[in-house]
Amino acid sequence: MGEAPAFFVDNLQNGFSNGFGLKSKGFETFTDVGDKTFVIGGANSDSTSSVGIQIYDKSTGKWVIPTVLGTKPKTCKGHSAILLNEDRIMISIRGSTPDDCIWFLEVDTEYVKEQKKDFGTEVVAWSKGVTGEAEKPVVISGPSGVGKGTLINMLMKEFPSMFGFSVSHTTRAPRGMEKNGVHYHFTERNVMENDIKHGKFLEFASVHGNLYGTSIEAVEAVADSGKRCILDIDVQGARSVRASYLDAVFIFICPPSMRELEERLRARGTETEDQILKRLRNAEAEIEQGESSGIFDYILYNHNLEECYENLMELLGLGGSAPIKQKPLSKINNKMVLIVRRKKWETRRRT
Ligand SMILES: Nc1ncnc2c1ncn2[C@@H]1O[C@H](COP(=O)(O)OP(=O)(O)OP(=O)(O)O)[C@@H](O)[C@H]1O
Ligand SMILES: Nc1nc2c(ncn2[C@@H]2O[C@H](COP(=O)(O)O)[C@@H](O)[C@H]2O)c(=O)[nH]1
Repeated sequence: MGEAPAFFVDNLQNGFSNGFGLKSKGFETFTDVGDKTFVIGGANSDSTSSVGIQIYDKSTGKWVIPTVLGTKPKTCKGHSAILLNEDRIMISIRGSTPDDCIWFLEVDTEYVKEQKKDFGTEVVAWSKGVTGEAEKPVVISGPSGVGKGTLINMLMKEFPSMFGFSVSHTTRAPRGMEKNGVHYHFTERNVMENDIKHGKFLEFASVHGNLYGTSIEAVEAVADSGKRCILDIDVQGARSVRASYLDAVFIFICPPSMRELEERLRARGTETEDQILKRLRNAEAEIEQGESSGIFDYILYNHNLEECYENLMELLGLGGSAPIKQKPLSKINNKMVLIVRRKKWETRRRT
């Protein structure tokens, strides 16, 4: 935990002038982060309000209203604020229930810095604190056809009360058996682009010619159900989540060979020839990044499905045959990475 806020005010009376020339509405906290003071709060006369945010920039002497991302606490009758790691403010809401009392406002995290560039404004991002023994979300990436969906389905079937799937949005057309709201939220590009602009997505990427993204709501819906969230997203998405506030476990699924990947994609029979070729072309770069970008905590080789599933269960602390600690660890980009069943990678360049 970092230091306490430089200036803490709570229970201010309506109309109190706080030295910033700001007309206080009460119940505000003032937290200094570098040159900026983040003013959080502002209650109405009935002493409940949504939690507003204003930033006082000491270097310019100006007030800024930031773009606010994420879901914020609904009402607040008073709160305390503590600065953590110089980049996020922990908010404890007074009079709230135990599972709704801790929130985080990211003010200078990598995620917020990225968003500032995109929005061209000051940006802050809310996230709800998870209390208790809730386990980290699981991000699963890998090239199209490697078996991510198959492995996730096996996991969800065997442990239905433990895992919840983060239902992504996509602009691609549904496949035969796919249901809207279950496999994906199928959406129009302009609608999704507008939602992205309004900060509704934790991450998004253009994948194989379509737009895909994880909405903040999708992840929160799983967290609210008390389950461990599983995200099936591409490598670009995994990179964005790494840079976000979401503290997750990152697993990359690798195929045994390009030939096997191609066979799986063809056997699935869900894509046209052109789409298969596009997915295979993209797979080579994805595998390269999956193996060497340092994004992933674990790399699993899906040669034999049952074996890969067992290794996945082990990683997630669900038992299995051999303890994961006895498996070989390699160092990639200064991070220890568990590599299960590494084979010499066979690349087959396409002309
Ligand atoms: N170890 C394996 N051996 C043989 N076939 C497999 C194996 N794992 C998965 N498959 C098969 O490969 C095909 C592709 O698997 P799946 O749809 O799960 O891939 P995916 O990674 O989710 O692809 P996408 O990213 O396009 O959604 C499926 O038909 C599946 O049954
Ligand atoms: N960045 C994101 N990638 C996503 C998301 N949901 C799915 N995906 C990835 O897209 C490809 C193709 O999926 P398909 O269903 O069309 O075969 C695959 O690699 C998925 O992992 C998302 O929300 N964000």
